Amino acid sequence: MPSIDSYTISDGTVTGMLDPAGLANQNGHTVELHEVWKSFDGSESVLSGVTVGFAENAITTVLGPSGTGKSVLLKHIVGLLEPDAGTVSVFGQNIWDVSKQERYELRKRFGVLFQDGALFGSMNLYDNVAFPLRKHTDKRESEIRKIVMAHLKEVGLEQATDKAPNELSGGMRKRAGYARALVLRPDVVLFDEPDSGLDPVRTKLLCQLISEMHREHGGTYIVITHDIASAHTLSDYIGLLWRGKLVHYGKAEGAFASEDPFVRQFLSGDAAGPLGMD
Ligand SMILES: Nc1ncnc2c1ncn2[C@@H]1O[C@H](COP(=O)(O)OP(=O)(O)OP(=O)(O)O)[C@@H](O)[C@H]1O
Repeated sequence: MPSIDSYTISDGTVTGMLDPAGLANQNGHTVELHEVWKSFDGSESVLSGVTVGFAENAITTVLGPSGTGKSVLLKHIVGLLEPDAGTVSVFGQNIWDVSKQERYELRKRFGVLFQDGALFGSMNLYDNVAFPLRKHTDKRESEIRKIVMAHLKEVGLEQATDKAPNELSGGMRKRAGYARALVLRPDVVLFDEPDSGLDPVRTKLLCQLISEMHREHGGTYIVITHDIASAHTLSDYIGLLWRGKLVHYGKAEGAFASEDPFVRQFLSGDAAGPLGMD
């Protein structure tokens, strides 16, 4: 199969892609979605046939306007939502074709950074980051300590081990959530709007940290955001989700240089163009 760098769907026309399913089936990606459909309570579809194979060992940013289904997409990838139709495969397995226990085991290979870091309020920072190691491994406390402190150091929080989550700033909570997401050495890391609630400087610093740590640790990173500046800093690949469809997927340089009016409007944030309020 020829290599496919990117595709764009504008006005129902697909450009730059020979086989709409090809991108997902190209190399047997770690995370693949094929024709995923989802609606809630019989209302209009939130996801309308999303097909994508996320680039391996790269950071893909999925951008899209508010309410377009980005978080719903992420919840499908991590197995928190089941598609009405279509398949979600991770590590080559359809996650809804396996037992609950197997799905649980697959999930352990994911790290997820939720919007607020999703820290346990009753535990200090150290115990929050140690939690996945204590729950999912039989490592000794001395070994756990080494891993936790190494990760807290990487995110610049080694001095804050005793703090409770409510004593941390929003940026610190996100960095702590990121450290916790990495301690089990996940193959896939998912980020739900890592930039939400942060000022532009802290957003930039967090994005730089994510890029540096990705260079260090590798893995398939999928970042959900509507912040174009974050996408600029982070992305190797960009997906654009609009009206429940992934209307563009390709290398970041190509997306930012694209002449396609839809992609251009999206990435420049222009009010004028084919995208409307809906
Ligand atoms: N559990 C649910 N039940 C019913 N509707 C839902 C549910 N989850 C999401 N939706 C609906 O799906 C649509 C997409 O929501 P989603 O949170 O994925 O948007 P988003 O693109 O992540 O938006 P934002 O950028 O504002 O976070 C919204 O209309 C939302 O109300």
